[in-house]
Amino acid sequence: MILMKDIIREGNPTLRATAKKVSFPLSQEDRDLGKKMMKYLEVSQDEKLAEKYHLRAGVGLAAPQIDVSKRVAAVLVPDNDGSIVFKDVLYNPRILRESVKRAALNEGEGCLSVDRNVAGLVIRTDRITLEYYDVNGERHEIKLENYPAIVVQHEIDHLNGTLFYDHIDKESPFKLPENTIIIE
Ligand SMILES: CNC(=O)c1cccc(C)c1Nc1nc(N2CCN(c3ccccc3Cl)CC2)nc(N2CSC[C@H]2C(=O)NC)n1
Ligand code: NI
Repeated sequence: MILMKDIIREGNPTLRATAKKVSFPLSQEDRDLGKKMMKYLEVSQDEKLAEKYHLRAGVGLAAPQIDVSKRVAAVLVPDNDGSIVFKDVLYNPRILRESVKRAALNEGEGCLSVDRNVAGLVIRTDRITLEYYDVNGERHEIKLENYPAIVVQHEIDHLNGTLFYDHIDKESPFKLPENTIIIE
């Protein structure tokens, strides 16, 4: 089971590397990788279990964050009534289209690999068309918007060695650019 000690932090070069694509059919190792990343998210979102295992809660986790430089990311986005908005392990995810409209989480972003609060609006695309392959090698092409779109962009950033605060305007971190909406 992945624990916080397995999650690499800022300064580890793997976080700034470009991760490699996986090939299909997936090796058992790559299947297991996706499974244990999703398991981390599920456990981290369960208050009792998160406390028991001292896990920081997350809705996304990318393989480079556990020092595996492969293009794999797990995403588990619940909505506030506990049902699931989006859940899947993304293999070789790729953003095919981005809306002109931008979006940012009102409260900024957190990252399991960043042990500090970096305040500021993380300006992202509001709507994306995402291509990815699932554990069975099936191709998916889906549209996401708002929170799930933000999360997927954050995780794909990890595959390209980008961290959320790279998108914060240093001079005026809370400036809201035009055609940018705030997501509560
Ligand atoms: C600096 N201000 C902030 O962090 C911040 C501050 C307030 C609100 C938000 C919304 C913020 N922002 C933010 N909050 C989250 N969580 C909210 C709590 N939640 C969660 C917590 C407990 C149980 C179940 C769950 Cl679900 C887990 C996820 N997650 C991300 N990100 C950025 S995209 C990838 C994603 C990620 O998983 N990061 C580890 N950002
Ligand atoms: Ni992150």
